[in-house]
Amino acid sequence: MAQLKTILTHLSESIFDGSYVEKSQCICFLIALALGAFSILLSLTLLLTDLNTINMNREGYQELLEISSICSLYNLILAMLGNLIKNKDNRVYAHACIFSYVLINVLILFYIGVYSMGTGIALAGAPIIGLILFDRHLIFTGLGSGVIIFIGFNIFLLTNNLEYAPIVQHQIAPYRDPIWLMTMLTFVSVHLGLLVYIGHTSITRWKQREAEVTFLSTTDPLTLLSNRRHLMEHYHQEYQRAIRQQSPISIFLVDLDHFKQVNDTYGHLCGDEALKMAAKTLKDTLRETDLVGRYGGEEFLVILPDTNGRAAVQVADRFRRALQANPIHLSDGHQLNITASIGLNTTTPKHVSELDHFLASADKALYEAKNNGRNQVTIAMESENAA
Ligand SMILES: Nc1nc2c(ncn2[C@@H]2O[C@H](COP(=O)(O)OP(=O)(O)OP(=O)(O)O)[C@@H](O)[C@H]2O)c(=O)[nH]1
Repeated sequence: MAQLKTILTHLSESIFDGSYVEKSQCICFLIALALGAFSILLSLTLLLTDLNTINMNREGYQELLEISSICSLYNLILAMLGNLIKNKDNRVYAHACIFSYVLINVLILFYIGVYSMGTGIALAGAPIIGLILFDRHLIFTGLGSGVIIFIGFNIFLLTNNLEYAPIVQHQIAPYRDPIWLMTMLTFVSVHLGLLVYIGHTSITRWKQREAEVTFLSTTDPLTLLSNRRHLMEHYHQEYQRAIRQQSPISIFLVDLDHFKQVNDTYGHLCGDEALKMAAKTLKDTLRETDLVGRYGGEEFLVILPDTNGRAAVQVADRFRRALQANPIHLSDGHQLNITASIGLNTTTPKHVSELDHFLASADKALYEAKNNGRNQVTIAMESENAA
């Protein structure tokens, strides 16, 4: 059981992440399995069913059994041949496998006389699988060879050189024919299953990658807070929302004190630790609806939507005290005390054109906090009812 799981995991990984040769080997192996199962079902049918009662030709069945067994074996050998190929990006091998895939599908479906939905799925399946797993050249091989083989069979059929569906003695309604149903089930379900699985996995991976890309493009890698671009997008959105709702908005800019000294004394790695810890303290201080991001090197911007000046000062000062009260424990046993200066501004905005000025006033207040001795919250001159 565990071994089967390992094989399936290996197959599933190879079919997506393997080289061209590995992917082609997987397809050959799956076809070999499907045809092997089909051959077993055919043998059982020949053993257990009286074909005369369902108007089927015994010789035709035996021929089909031979063809499907040979094709299964051929695919197994083709899959194993892949192991001998040194250049795992060998396209010739991949083209040969796709061609075999189409040829075998069309051949068997033609033989059985289900030259309809099943053939359609086989023909469509090859290029779709090619599209997802390989590149457009292989899709052309799949599609092109499918169409050429299809036309070839029809020419032989029209010139009476080939008998269509030799296993059928007298055509009966397909839905009443257990063999026809079994064949459809085997072929269609294998193709559909493969297509659904590949489609599902592709979409899942696509979503995961999109989430990763979004995360990478919006997050500061050191502190895991929003990066400046993402933060400014939020700032614009929240400012505009405040204009629409005529609600107050507060912001504060945080700058760690004497940070150059921290870097110079303890090294950059320790400086990074201090930044992470300040970011964590900020996050822990804020509500879910508040936004915080890294604005610059050792500067953070906090946006407090729907928050008046008085409440904003409380939040900013709570953070300042929490940072001061939590020293960083360095690996060499030292403790590092970090403080921050904060410039705060509050408004009930009227027009979006004031957005930059509002932020600049918070920056000015931060500058004052630094000049007045650091480790304090300074409120911008024009700030609304923050006292
Ligand atoms: N370790 C580390 N340091 C950084 C990072 N980004 C910026 N800095 C450092 O932060 C320091 C900021 O120094 P200054 O702007 O002179 O200000 P300060 O020393 O904090 O002094 P005041 O702000 O006036 O209290 C510089 O030494 C930068 O190299 C970072 O990602 N990691």
